[in-house]
Amino acid sequence: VVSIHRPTKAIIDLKAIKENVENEVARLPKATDLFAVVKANGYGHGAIETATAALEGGASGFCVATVDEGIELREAGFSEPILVLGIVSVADIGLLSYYNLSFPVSTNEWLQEAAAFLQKNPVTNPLKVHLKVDTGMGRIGFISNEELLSAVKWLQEQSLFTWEGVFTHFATADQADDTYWQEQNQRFQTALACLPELPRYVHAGNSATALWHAEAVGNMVRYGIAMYGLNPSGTALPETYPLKPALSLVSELVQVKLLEKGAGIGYGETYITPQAEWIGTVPIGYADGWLRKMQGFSLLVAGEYCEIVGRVCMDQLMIRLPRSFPAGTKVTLIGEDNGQCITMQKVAEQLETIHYEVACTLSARVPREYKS
Ligand SMILES: Cc1ncc(COP(=O)(O)O)c(CNc2conc2O)c1O
Repeated sequence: VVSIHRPTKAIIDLKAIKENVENEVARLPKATDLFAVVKANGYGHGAIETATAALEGGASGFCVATVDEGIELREAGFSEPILVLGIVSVADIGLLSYYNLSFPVSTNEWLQEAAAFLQKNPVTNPLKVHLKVDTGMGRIGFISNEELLSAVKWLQEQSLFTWEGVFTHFATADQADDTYWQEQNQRFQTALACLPELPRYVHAGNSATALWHAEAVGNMVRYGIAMYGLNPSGTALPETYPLKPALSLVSELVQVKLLEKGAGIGYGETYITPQAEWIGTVPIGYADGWLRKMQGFSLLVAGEYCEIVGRVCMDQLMIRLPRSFPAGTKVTLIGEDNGQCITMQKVAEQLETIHYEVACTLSARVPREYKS
């Protein structure tokens, strides 16, 4: 259940998303499309709202991870091209046709299985295939160019299939050392050179590729993390233009008290006040995706950093305050407050992870409030 009767909420700035897309569209080589990657509920930002803002910014299609995420967009009324990025079960290809969802194919076996399935389960709308080439991500994709070529030749003879795309995915586009990126890019170009023709979409890029490898081949970029205003490399590579972070996370103090020296805070009494201290309680915890490892991280109250003291609970946490504040005072967990800023990157560093994971693991209990 989304808990709206609680001051904790994520605020999504849709104008930032729109502008991040506009800025990228403006710098893309001409005739290169931008598909907004809105999988995982728009990296936790809200798929439908993000997709709407991305369209306004000039996106011409969407990428999702699963058939269901594609269906969600269609049922919300989006008619633009939608590419499912994950392998789809042959048993579900009726859905791909019905909802007009493009999808990846990475083996000839899948195509043969699909042909057999279609014998008994004919579809009306053509099945739009993007052939995936594994150039070094080691996840999904054709490994040999021979296999890729035989898939192309087979598709060219089919009436129920449209060969709509060929693509690959880079594993190190967000790193300063581009050695492996160059190897993958070369493999992709070699694969393309083997093909008798090219389909409507040739695409290789995620945000990092679009930002730092403009030389990548293709006529479409799959733009995810940078659309949300987050630097794909974390802090490893400079942003080529200012990315506007879209998500902030706020709450309020629900109780403030002065505790004497020696008072235990939180489960396991892992914090004992070394002196009399003002302690505030904030209604957010690990069930909201604000994980226990955030103990020791500081939140912003009236522009001052206040350390999370004691263990983060399932639904609440406690912070040390510099002085008394009234209950209801705003607490900023991610975002700007009185000239200070807590970035999602900082949260990721505390968790020894990446900001993608922080964004995606904000739980459904946290309401998303949209401003444009
Ligand atoms: C095939 C594919 N294309 C594009 C993107 C967008 O990447 P970006 O958000 O860096 O622009 C992803 C993101 N996939 C993942 C991001 O983190 N883990 C992943 O599997 C992807 O898997």
